[in-house]
Amino acid sequence: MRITVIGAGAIGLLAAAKLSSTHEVLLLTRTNEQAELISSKGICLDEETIHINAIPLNELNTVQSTDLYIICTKQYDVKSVWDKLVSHAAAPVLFLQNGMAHTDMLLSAVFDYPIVVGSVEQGAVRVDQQRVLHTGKAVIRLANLTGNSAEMLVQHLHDPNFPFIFEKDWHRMLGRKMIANAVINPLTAIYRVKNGELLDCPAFCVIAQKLCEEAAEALDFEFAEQWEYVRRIIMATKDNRSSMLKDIEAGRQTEVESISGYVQKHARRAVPYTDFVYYSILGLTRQQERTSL
Ligand SMILES: NC(=O)C1=CN([C@@H]2O[C@H](COP(=O)(O)OP(=O)(O)OC[C@H]3O[C@@H](n4cnc5c(N)ncnc54)[C@H](OP(=O)(O)O)[C@@H]3O)[C@@H](O)[C@H]2O)C=CC1
Ligand SMILES: CC(C)(CO)C(=O)C(=O)O
Repeated sequence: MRITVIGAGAIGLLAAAKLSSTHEVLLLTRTNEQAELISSKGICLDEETIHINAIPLNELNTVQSTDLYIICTKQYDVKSVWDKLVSHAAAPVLFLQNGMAHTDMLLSAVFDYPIVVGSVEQGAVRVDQQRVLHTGKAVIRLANLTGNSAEMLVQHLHDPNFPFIFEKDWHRMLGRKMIANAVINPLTAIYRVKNGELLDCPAFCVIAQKLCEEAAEALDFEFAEQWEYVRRIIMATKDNRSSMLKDIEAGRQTEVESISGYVQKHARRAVPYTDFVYYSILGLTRQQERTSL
């Protein structure tokens, strides 16, 4: 397949490098500098160098034809990329974000190509503009948001070294991961602890359960089953510092809007614990921005 990957961060570099072993991949970056660097030096994935063509997104009009677009930006950059892509795309578009705010945006828009959403269980860390570490080897799950392309895409993209799995229900697939993020990410960022501490400390665990209860109810998930899933994720990632904790510490914007913000938006009752963590993360982001001035 001819695949256009948009966003050359951790997941974009990983996906472009892995998929290029069997597909023709073009990588669209935010800046000219990164595109030039990748086109001349390639992507360094762990110890391996992979040659990839890259151009900046503002040259999207020069992309002749592609069989699939994959959007690998953070949630808060999806809209600006989508605004550029929406009138240009003539092929399925796959979104690989945590959180669910993009689904509301996409379901209210009008266009005539299929939208596929993905849940990334792989782990990757970008070292610099062209180097990435594959830190967690797992799978990417795909489901149809609109249209019917996901199953066919899984068949084309799946590789034992970079596996894809088809899921029938996009809301279940994204929802269960998002609920885990709605519990783990803000709490670890506020308390400044590793994921495992949320189960090790009984007091933190009480708050984690309250957040899980609110999010599960907002999304119509069964609490006990969802809490078991959240516990499994916490145990499997007990030594991790969550992405939100890292973002807060680095003074970067977080994805709280598309995680806790999505729970708030879809709740049919008051969600006081979610409100508390949502506003706490916004406050911490602002505080961090001010101290880094
Ligand atoms: N990393 C991981 O292990 C995992 C990540 N995810 C999810 O995957 C998504 C991507 O995460 P991740 O790769 O870590 O994030 P990164 O911040 O590493 O990468 C995002 C990339 O998007 C680029 N970008 C932003 N705006 C544009 C634009 N207008 N045009 C082109 N490129 C743009 C950024 O460019 P620039 O650097 O120039 O600003 C950056 O390279 C997130 O939703 C995250 O939650 C899910 C599971 C695991
Ligand atoms: C699963 C978890 C919580 C792992 O740290 C994650 O997805 C994140 O940090 O964003």
